[in-house]
Amino acid sequence: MIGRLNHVAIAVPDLAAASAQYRDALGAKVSEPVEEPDHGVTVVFVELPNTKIELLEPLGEASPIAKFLEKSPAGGIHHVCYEVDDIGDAAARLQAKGARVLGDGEPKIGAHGKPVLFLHPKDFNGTLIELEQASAVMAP
Ligand SMILES: CC[C@@H](C(=O)O)C(=O)SCCNC(=O)CCNC(=O)[C@H](O)C(C)(C)COP(=O)(O)OP(=O)(O)OC[C@H]1O[C@@H](n2cnc3c(N)ncnc32)[C@H](O)[C@@H]1OP(=O)(O)O
Ligand SMILES: [Co+2]
Repeated sequence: MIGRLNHVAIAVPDLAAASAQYRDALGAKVSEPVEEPDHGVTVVFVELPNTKIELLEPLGEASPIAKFLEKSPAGGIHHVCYEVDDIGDAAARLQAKGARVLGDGEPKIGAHGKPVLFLHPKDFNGTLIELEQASAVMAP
């Protein structure tokens, strides 16, 4: 069901410093920061030849990455994002197998303008999984 690895996300305490490090020390192509208030994060994408790294900084008081950074103040790998063809079908199949879809269970529009949802890390080997639909258009 899952397809390409879309991105690996790293939560960071200082997005400007992390962006500069990826650009200047690692020589990567780094985007400008974008605020995502619906997701409680500010995001920078690092483009690699085969995938992307998503650098995340908390935005607002209810950021879903705040507790993570309290536990790991230096930052750390926060989630992996896999592409799926049909996010509604993927969610239904996973829920039927007992996996917890986070939030209200409905996809939100993610950083690439496509539907995304998250699966509880306790159901997937301690790893938070984001699913992103490969196409921006939701199935009826
Ligand atoms: C920019 C948009 C989008 C994109 O398009 O790419 C994004 O990527 S947005 C990214 C941020 N959004 C999210 O993370 C949404 C989903 N996350 C959540 O709903 C919550 O963060 C959570 C995963 C349910 C965690 O809840 P929280 O209240 O923050 O923490 P807890 O301490 O209660 O966590 C419970 C339990 O799970 C462990 N945990 C938490 N986060 C992670 C993680 N990222 N990876 C692995 N494990 C995680 C946490 O340690 C707790 O375990 P115990 O201590 O053993 O109970
Ligand atoms: Co993400």
